[in-house]
Amino acid sequence: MIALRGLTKRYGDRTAVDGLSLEVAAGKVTGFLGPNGAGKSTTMRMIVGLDRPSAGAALVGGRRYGEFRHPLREVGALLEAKAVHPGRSARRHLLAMARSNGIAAGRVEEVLALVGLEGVAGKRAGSFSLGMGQRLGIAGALLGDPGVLLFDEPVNGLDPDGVLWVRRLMRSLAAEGRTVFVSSHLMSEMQLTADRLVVIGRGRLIADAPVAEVIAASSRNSVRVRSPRAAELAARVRAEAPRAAETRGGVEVVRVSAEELVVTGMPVDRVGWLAFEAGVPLLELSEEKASLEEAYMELTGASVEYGAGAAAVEA
Ligand SMILES: Nc1ncnc2c1ncn2[C@@H]1O[C@H](COP(=O)(O)OP(=O)(O)OP(=O)(O)O)[C@@H](O)[C@H]1O
Repeated sequence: MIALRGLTKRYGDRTAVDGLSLEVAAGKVTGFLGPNGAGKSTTMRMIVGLDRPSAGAALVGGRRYGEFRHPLREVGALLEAKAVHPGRSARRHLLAMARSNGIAAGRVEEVLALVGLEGVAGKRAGSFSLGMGQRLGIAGALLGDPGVLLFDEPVNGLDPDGVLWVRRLMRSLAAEGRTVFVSSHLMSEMQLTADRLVVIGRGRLIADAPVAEVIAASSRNSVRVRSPRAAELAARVRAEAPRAAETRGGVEVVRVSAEELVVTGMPVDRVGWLAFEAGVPLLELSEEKASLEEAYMELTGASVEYGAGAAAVEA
């Protein structure tokens, strides 16, 4: 388990990470999301001791990274811009890592096979493609068979086969009871891979919840209804709207065509019951869930720093 306690990082007068407190549980894939510059990489770097917190702490299994005698056996990490000597072969790079952490040399061959690099293990890492480099980084993270794994943009540069492979790997690592904390900008991929999400913006926590909950909270969820008496049903739904207390943004009914309505802000069950109570026949009643991408955009809209138009707002 990873625990962040008031974790803060300042660079001069800029606060990159601002009092983050949360726990990343074992046995789950937790997606780490946020706009560019939100502080994801800085947070991950502090967890693995590459950056010192200005305040607060990042703990792995209750301890700071610096306290571990063999850190690679506790926490494995694939971070962006990983330092691999370009003249070294993949095998030699991993052997050096293994030696410094008391890991048996035989484990190097195991992880090379696991990531599919056994055929090129003798080649200079500097000649690797972006995708091969990512695989080597993942091999390094897995080397010490750690219980906690951090991956910063792991599918970066991977082809569709590679993306699928990473998804399966994350899921299986979590199924083995490990803590898997993974950042990504690919929402559709996160929707498929993660159990929980931590969303940050400008260094602060915006959401920490199961993926399904993040999506359910989106005002973009809607209900499509087709009925020969659509106008009657629309009036009934509007009359009910003030009582639909479970919605944040209120209920909205849009008449798409003579027979068709789109209702937002009311659960599908409630729309079905209202139709039944009003004796209105239904030809179709379907729920259209927001995508994680839509839910994410809604959550982070106010904290996007480098988005189109953001500069104009700040100027
Ligand atoms: N070494 C540094 N010196 C000064 N500022 C830094 C440094 N590292 C990061 N920052 C700043 O801290 C903030 C957070 O950066 P960070 O790289 O952690 O964000 P991120 O969420 O990983 O972004 P991205 O999605 O673009 O990778 C940014 O404003 C960045 O400019």
